[in-house]
Amino acid sequence: MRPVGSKYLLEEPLGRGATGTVWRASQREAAGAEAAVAGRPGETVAIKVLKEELANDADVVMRFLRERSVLLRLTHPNIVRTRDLVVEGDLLALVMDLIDGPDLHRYLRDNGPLTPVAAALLTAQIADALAASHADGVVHRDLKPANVLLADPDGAMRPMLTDFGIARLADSPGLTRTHEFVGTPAYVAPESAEGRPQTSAVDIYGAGILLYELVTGRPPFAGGTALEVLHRHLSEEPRRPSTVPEPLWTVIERCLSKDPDRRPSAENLARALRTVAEGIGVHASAAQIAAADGVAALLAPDPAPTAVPEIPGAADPTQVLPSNAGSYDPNGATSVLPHSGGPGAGQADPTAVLPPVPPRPAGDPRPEDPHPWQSQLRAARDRNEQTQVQYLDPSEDPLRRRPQRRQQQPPQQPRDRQQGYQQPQRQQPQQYGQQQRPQQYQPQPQQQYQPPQRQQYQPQPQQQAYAPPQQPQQPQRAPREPRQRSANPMKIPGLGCLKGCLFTLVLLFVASWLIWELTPLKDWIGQGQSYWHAITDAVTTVKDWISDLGGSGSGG
Ligand SMILES: Nc1ncnc2c1ncn2[C@@H]1O[C@H](COP(=O)(O)OP(=O)(O)OP(=O)(O)O)[C@@H](O)[C@H]1O
Repeated sequence: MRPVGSKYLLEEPLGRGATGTVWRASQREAAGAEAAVAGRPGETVAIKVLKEELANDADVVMRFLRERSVLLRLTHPNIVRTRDLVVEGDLLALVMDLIDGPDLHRYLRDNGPLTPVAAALLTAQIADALAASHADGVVHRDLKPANVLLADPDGAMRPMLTDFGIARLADSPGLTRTHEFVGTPAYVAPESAEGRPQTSAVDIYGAGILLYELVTGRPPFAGGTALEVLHRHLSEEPRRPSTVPEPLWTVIERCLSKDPDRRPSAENLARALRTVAEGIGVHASAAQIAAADGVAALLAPDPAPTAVPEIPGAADPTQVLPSNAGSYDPNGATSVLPHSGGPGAGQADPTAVLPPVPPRPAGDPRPEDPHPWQSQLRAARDRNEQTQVQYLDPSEDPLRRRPQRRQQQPPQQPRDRQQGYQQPQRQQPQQYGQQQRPQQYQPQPQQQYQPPQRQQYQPQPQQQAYAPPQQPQQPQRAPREPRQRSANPMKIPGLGCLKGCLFTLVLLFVASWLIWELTPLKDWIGQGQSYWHAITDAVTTVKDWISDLGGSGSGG
């Protein structure tokens, strides 16, 4: 059993999702005033321990603390209550009420689709929860059956919406820049899929998909790769299954409208669904049937939908390639999509999974702008550009450059965290001065995609950043000339040996010619003398010549 903070003890894992692991846990002692629910020692709770990469991201930690009050004050009979938030070292955890029941995804898998009436009533309760959270300025953004837990307090199944704010926490620029984007393709609204501004209408779209799935057993846009599913959200109209009554279909269709402004508010959705449930039941009166038939009139849109605050640099699903692109499971957990700009080692080729460019909805980005899908395709192509062989100046050769040691900076604690109610026990591995973060992050708008410059080596900005600013600059050593090993740049095997042989032959030829011309060899050969005879003759001649010289000297 592992302690979480000083107040909780993890007992056993209940399940694992894309953003963390949920544990059954027990309360050791009552929580402090900062918790929404103090709790009693021995009480059982559920604790979602967020993934390490979320907990290690300074943006996530800061948002976690900033939105603490919003998450803790969200209370509704159909929302799983968040009791406490724990920040301890590099651990982030949400303490929730333990719901003793399956989630809706598992329930559907085990029991099959619901009747239209049951589906309408269950979704009406979810719409109630959404209406409450939207009124509080909170948009869920990851509505799906797996995030609806089914409490069964008195035999009546009560849906409880969970994971509020988690999608937003995970939507961190720091995280998405280097790693992943969190979202669920089968439930993503078209405006989210296109990277357009989002409002609370994305939750209504999610509710429409969920309602469709409750009555049919599967979401309307599923199958194929994750990108194909996103494409279908943008371009395809759902078709009415024969089992869905007309008034219920009217509601589903309006929720799944591509235009967020046509979707009803959560409050109107709840009212409309209850009207439909009454009108399509077997005991419905004529008035109830008539009301259900006129349900379209109840589906007025929200005049002031809650806006999802834009996070600069947060991942855009059209700019990402799903890690599971080749084997997308519509019923799986929240898909984690790696960012296209990040290290793409080991990823599938996106050009292999991209569907054709979908028709552009009227009034959307200007026609001259490249469509997000096209930008993605181009980025993928640029990534696959051929390697070019070229001369590299030795001073720019990263392999020759001397390594620069990164200067250790004294560890800093973020202000938010220091002010938090749980003092960190361990130091964060990351450095995240609050002043530096916004400057370090460079959002990359998709429309201004710059193909990578491959012709010139760009000095790595990271290495510049590592240079300690205060220390005197070491004199830069002049770049060494590349060593000339040979005048001939071509390296022909055996060329050296061949040159040696040729040189020896020339020497031999010259020496033979000199001997032939400067010695009486040719006379001797002409007279037919033997070699030794000729030598003896020559020696005798020389001796006679010397004695002649000596004689004439003494005589004279
Ligand atoms: N408050 C809770 N009480 C009891 N069980 C819970 C609670 N919250 C979550 N669970 C269970 O824990 C499991 C994991 O939940 P989690 O929310 O992490 O996963 P998910 O919603 O399936 O995935 P994702 O992170 O993709 O949304 C689920 O099976 C869910 O039923």
